[in-house]
Parts: sequence; C-alpha cells; structure tokens
Amino acid sequence: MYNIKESFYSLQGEGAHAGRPAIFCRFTGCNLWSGKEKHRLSASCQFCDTDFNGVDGQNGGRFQTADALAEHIAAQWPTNQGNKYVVFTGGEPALQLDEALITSMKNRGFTIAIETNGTLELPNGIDWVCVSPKTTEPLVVNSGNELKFVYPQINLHPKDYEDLEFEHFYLQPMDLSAVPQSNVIVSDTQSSTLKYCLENPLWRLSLQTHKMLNID
Ligand SMILES: C[S@@+](CC[C@H](N)C(=O)[O-])C[C@H]1O[C@@H](n2cnc3c(N)ncnc32)[C@H](O)[C@@H]1O
Ligand SMILES: Nc1nc2[nH]cc(C(=O)O)c2c(=O)[nH]1
Ligand code: SF4
Ligand SMILES: [Mg+2]
Repeated sequence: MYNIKESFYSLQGEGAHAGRPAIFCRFTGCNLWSGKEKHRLSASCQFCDTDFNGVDGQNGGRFQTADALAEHIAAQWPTNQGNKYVVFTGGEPALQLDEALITSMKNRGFTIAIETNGTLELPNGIDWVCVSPKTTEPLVVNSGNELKFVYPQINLHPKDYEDLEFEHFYLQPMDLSAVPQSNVIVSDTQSSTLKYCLENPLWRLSLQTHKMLNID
C-alpha cells in the first residue's frame, strides 16, 4: 500500500529542471521528522517547509497497488501530451517508492525523478536523482544527478559534498518564512547563499520559483 499526502501538476520550481512541467507525488511521512511542530526542534531535520502527514491533500489517498497509484498520477497529465515527468517527493519518498511503482510509471511513458534526503537506499530505475542532505551522517545515496544543499545549515557544510559524484551542485536559500520556530542564526539566507555561490563557483543558485509564482 502507498500513502500519498497530495499529488498535483505544476512546474518543477527548483534545481536543474526548474520550469519543467511535472506531476508531483508527495508521499506521506519522513524518517527525519515526525511532521509535528512540537517535535521540530528535536528532529534531525528542523527546517522543513512541507506538510507531509496524512492523506488528506489534493489528489491524496491510499493506494493498494502500484498500478492503481500510477493510474491516478498518469490521469493528471494533459491528454495527448508527451514529455511525461513525475517527481516523487514527500516527506521522504524513499520510504515508499519501489520498483513496482517505477515500472508502472514507465509503462505509462513517464520519466521518473526523486527528491530525497539521501539517507535511505533507492530502488533501481529512477531517471533523475536529487539528493538534499540534512544530517551529518554519511549519505547512503552519495551519487546522482543533482545535489541540492539548503543553505545555511548549522552543522553541515557544502564543502563536505564537493567531491561526491553528482553532475550539478546547487545551493538553495533556506526559506525561514516556512519555519514557525527556528534555530538558525542567519536571517538573510538569500544574501548568504548568493555570496557563497560567488565565492565558490562550483555551486549554482537554486531559487524556489514556485513560491514566487504562488503555484503549488
Ligand atoms: C520537503 S523536501 C522532500 C524530499 C526529501 N525529504 C528531501 O528532504 O529532499 C523537498 C525539497 O525541499 C527542500 N526544503 C525543505 N524545506 C526547505 C526550506 N525551508 N527552504 C528551502 N528548501 C527546503 C528540501 O531540501 C528538498 O530539496
Ligand atoms: N513546484 C514545486 N516544485 C518543487 N520542487 C520540489 C518540491 C518538493 O516539495 O519536493 C516542489 C514543490 O512542492 N513544488
Ligand atoms: S525537508 Fe525532507 S527530510 Fe527534512 S523533514 Fe522535510 S521531508 Fe523530511
Ligand atoms: Mg516543496
């Protein structure tokens, strides 16, 4: 069974594929935070901008089989249009995404992307892997297509990821407006991110463009 918080058709807002039409499938639950505000400051990941609990969002629900969920996702793609692209996110999608679902999506013509915190093994067959580190534990997923570091983080430094095997390195300013209680000292995360990119040109800036556009 798969638990889905929400799914929707929008533009990828972040990273190397920013601007690309995609269906987002947001799995319920995460291994680094309960999703409850009372646990935020004791969680391994404390700056999450996302509500990922329950199955009550738009086009959310419980799906008994991979084909049932794949059909639900595929039905949201515009009729008779190609370039089909699905982004599995969450919560932590690696808790639920499996080869059966990947096969079901491929059978429906989709290219498959994932947004993951990199702490859990991934199933085979994902076409685009975006890892966004959150903890000082070594990454389980230490290669992929893009590494997207939310900046700044108190105990985590971009330098420690530079030698990993990724095609693209992005720094994304931490959105503190999405975080009710915060430990972060820096308030202007956009300026500090911009400065870091200019001083360390391996890193490119990723802005959360969907938030500027007021879309999902
Ligand atoms: C909500 S997470 C879900 C996927 C996965 N659990 C992860 O952390 O990568 C989706 C993306 O949003 C980023 N993100 C979460 N909270 C953020 C914030 N407050 N500001 C900027 N990016 C944030 C994450 O780093 C990740 O790249
Ligand atoms: N438009 C849009 N782009 C996104 N890229 C990553 C997202 C996520 O929450 O994983 C996200 C999201 O929630 N919306
Ligand atoms: S950003 Fe990702 S890893 Fe962190 S709590 Fe949110 S869903 Fe979990
Ligand atoms: Mg998001």
